[in-house]
Amino acid sequence: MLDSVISSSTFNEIMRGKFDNMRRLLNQGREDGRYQIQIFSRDPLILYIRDFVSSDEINHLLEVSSYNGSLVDDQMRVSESAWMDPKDPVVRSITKRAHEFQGWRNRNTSIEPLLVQRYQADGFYNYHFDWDESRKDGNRVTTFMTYLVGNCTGGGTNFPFLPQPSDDRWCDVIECDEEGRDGYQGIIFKPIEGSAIFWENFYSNGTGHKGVYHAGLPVTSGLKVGLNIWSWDAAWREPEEL
Ligand SMILES: O=C(O)CCC(=O)C(=O)O
Ligand SMILES: [Fe+2]
Repeated sequence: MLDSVISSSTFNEIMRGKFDNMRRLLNQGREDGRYQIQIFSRDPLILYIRDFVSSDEINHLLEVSSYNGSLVDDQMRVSESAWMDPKDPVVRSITKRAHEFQGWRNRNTSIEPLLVQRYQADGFYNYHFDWDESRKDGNRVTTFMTYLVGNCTGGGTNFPFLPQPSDDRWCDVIECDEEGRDGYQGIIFKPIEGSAIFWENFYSNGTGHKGVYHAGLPVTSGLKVGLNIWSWDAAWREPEEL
C-alpha cells in the first residue's frame, strides 16, 4: 500500500474537521458588532476599535501570509509585506466588515486588497500620509491600522500632530509615561492585538488632513504584525486651488 492512501472514513473526518474550523471562523465574522468603538478624535476623525479582528482570524491570516518583501526604500520602510487573497473566506469577511463599518460611504468606494506587514526588530515605517499626493482623481480615503501581533517593545503608531486626550483612561491603549513616549511628540498607539485605529484621510472638501500624518515607530525587540485595510474612493477629485 502507498503511504499516501487513506481510508475514506479518515478522509471524511479530516474534511469535516476543516469544514468545522472554517464554519467557526465565518460565524465569528458574522457576529459583527462584537467589537467596541470609541471616538478618539473628532478632527481629524479617528476611532479606536477594540477586537476588530478575533484571535482565530489573526491565526488564520498569519498562517496564510506569504511574505514577498517589497522593500522600496530602507529610509522609508523596513518591513515584509504579504497581500491577502481576496477570495479567502476570512479575508472576505473582514473586508465586508470594514465596508459595512463605514456605511459603505458611496458607490465608488471599495476596500483595497488587504495587506499584512511584518516588522521584526529595527523594522519601521517612516512618517507619511496614506493617500497619494500626486493623484488628481481617485484616492485612498480611509485607513484601518489593525494589529495582528504586538509582541514587541517599540513599534507603536505615532501621530506627531495630535494632542493628548484629556482623559487618562486612554492610557491602556496609548503611551502616557515618559519612558514609553521615548521623546516622541503627539500620540503613540500601542500595538494591541485585535485592535484597529480607523481614520479619515480627507476633509469633506477633498483636502488632505495634516493631522493624520503618522509613522510605525521602530520595533526595538520582538515582533509586530499589522494589517492595513484601506478604502479607495474612485470619485475623489483633487480640490481646485482657492
Ligand atoms: O505599522 C504602523 O504602525 C503603521 C503602518 C502604516 O502607517 C502603513 O502601513 O501605512
Ligand atoms: Fe500609514
